[in-house]
Amino acid sequence: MTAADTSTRAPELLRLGGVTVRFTAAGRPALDAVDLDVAAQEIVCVLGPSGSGKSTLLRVVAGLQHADAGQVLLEGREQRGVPAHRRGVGLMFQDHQLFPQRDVEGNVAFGLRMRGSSRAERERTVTELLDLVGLPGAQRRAVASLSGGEQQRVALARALAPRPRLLMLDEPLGQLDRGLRERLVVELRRLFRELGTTVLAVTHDQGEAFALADRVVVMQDGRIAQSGTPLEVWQRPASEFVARFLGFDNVVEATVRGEAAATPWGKVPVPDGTTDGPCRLLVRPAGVRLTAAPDGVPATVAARTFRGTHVALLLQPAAGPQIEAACTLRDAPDVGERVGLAFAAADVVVLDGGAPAG
Ligand SMILES: Nc1ncnc2c1ncn2[C@@H]1O[C@H](COP(=O)(O)OP(=O)(O)OP(=O)(O)O)[C@@H](O)[C@H]1O
Repeated sequence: MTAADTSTRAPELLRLGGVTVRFTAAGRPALDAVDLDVAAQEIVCVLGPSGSGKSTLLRVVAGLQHADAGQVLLEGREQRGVPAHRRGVGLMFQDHQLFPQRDVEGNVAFGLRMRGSSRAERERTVTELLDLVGLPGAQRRAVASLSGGEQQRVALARALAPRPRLLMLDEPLGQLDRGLRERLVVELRRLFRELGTTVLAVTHDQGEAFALADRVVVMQDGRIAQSGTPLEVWQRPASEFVARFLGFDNVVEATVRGEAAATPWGKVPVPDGTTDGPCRLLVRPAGVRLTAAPDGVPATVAARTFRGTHVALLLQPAAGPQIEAACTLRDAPDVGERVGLAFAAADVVVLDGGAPAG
């Protein structure tokens, strides 16, 4: 494909077409004919289990990994043969490796110095970026004196300093504790919006991806299993793999007939327009309602886990696998209590094997 072929389309900044990477002659490729577009100023998070090809994808775009087939286009230009340092992409890796012998300013200004920027320009950019990442006035601090979160911010400022057209982050908040990660991810999103940065980030933490991204791409064995907004992927996981990866375990065999499906748990209502026939069915925990014991599907509370905002219940119905439900702390029954279950069609998702009609 040439630059002209892509000029009629939306101004995607990055386009991958059929990108394949094989580390061994036999077995499945690490990346298997991956197609992916990232629009200018879009924040895309690639999510997937260990070994699904996330890092390899970043490395191919960065020019650190050769692709056996397919194309990488940046602003319409094929990147084959373009060395990493000429691609205009910024990289921030998991182990953000700051230079320990340089102070904060020395670290942040590194890329600018390499580019031959003037001292005044470097100082201005460093001041601006340290303000942006919430470390104003930290220029002279030694890297070793910074907390993990502060170091992460310095690494981010360093990656942003040369104003890359595409910023790639590999597990950007991987090393940090949960609270700090949740705070930083909100700040990062605001920062990228403010700067209009295009971002391709890789993480295995779905919470991080959903909070950061405009679009989430779920990888499975070197292929894209699903791509969509966080809400779309959350509400309509495309396959059992994606559903389970997101932590949804209420998945059963089902046969749809009309407005309900026959499942090992009994009849479960399905969304309007669902095609009749066999399928795998997901019931999101939010769609499992507790009723008084004589009504609904009889079940016993097997476990309850306090999750902060709600209580996660594990329920054992009379037949079929255990079911997860979510309820408020006030309403949560005790372990061993007998309850009834009802299912809400709005939280029922037909997975691969049957799709809603139309
Ligand atoms: N340099 C390499 N040589 C051989 N195999 C490799 C190499 N790099 C990656 N692989 C293999 O390619 C596949 C994809 O690896 P990759 O690191 O891209 O996955 P990942 O999704 O980033 O995993 P993680 O979340 O564990 O970092 C894995 O099976 C991995 O073992």
